[in-house]
Amino acid sequence: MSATSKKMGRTSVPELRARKGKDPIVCLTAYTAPMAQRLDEHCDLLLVGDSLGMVVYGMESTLAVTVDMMVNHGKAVMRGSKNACIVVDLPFGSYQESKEQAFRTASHILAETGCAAVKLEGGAELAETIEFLTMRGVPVMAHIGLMPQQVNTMGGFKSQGRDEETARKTLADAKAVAKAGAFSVVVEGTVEPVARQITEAIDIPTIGIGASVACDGQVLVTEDILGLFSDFTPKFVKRYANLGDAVSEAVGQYADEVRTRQFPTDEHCFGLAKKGKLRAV
Ligand SMILES: Nc1nc(=O)c2c([nH]1)NC[C@@H]1CN(c3ccc(C(=O)N[C@@H](CCC(=O)O)C(=O)O)cc3)CN21
Ligand SMILES: CC(C)C(=O)C(=O)O
Ligand SMILES: [Mg+2]
Repeated sequence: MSATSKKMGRTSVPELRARKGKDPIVCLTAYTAPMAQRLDEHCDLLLVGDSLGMVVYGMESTLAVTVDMMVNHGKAVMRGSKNACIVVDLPFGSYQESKEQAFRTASHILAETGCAAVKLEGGAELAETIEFLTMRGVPVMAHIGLMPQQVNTMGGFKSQGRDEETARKTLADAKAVAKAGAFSVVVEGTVEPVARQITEAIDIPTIGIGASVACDGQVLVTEDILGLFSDFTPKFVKRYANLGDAVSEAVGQYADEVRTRQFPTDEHCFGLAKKGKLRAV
């Protein structure tokens, strides 16, 4: 969008849907208000991902993330942003039991946070759920390929589409979620030929993470691109900054200055009240 025709209001679900085959959709994860405020200047879509369990809470997987956590971080991201479309992940165990359970969780998250849509992990096996939600006013972004909530059935975070079987399954999943009414689909950890084939085969935008440039958009975990999440450096992450090192350096300086009483100086202290200008205490 040009600087002279700045659009007001948030990017909507239909607007994202209409970006299929057009300019790439820019997406990053967001978990907090201050970060959302920065990302909002540049992103079409902010995803409140359940990856926050690992990135913010230090968990080993996303499985222990709760609906309350997603609601609280969803609210924070909504408060911090004003332009981007906000999508919130449904956490593990909050939607797989039945389409009714999925609707209950999704409508609660939409109502509490004001976000535009939810995302859920699953392909053909969740097509009925996706249709149920979509028909009832809950826009759904699907998530196929490497599904982190399947870590225990897959025996790890394993890339998909390298062999005939997973390639076929991932393509079938993409077709199933598109047919069921998903407005977009995250394709994670999927090799280029399969991601390309999927993007060509379905009429909704594909948003890739470790799924090549063939997708209609890209998403990454913000802390990964900023170099803030130091114990995760997989192949698909590109580091655009080294904020982790910047934090260490700044905090090290502060610690030195406190220990040597260089901080605080008068500049950082409240002065005495001036005559006739008594501060309230
Ligand atoms: N910080 C962070 N960034 C992420 O992208 C992310 C999370 N956390 N947590 C939730 C999921 C988990 N994700 C992951 C985690 C690990 C691999 C990984 O280790 N992949 C290996 C092997 C893949 C293979 O070839 O099978 C790799 O080398 O990329 C991939 C995606 C992506 N998501
Ligand atoms: C990385 C994206 C796609 C995600 O699902 C998450 O952050 O939880
Ligand atoms: Mg997720």
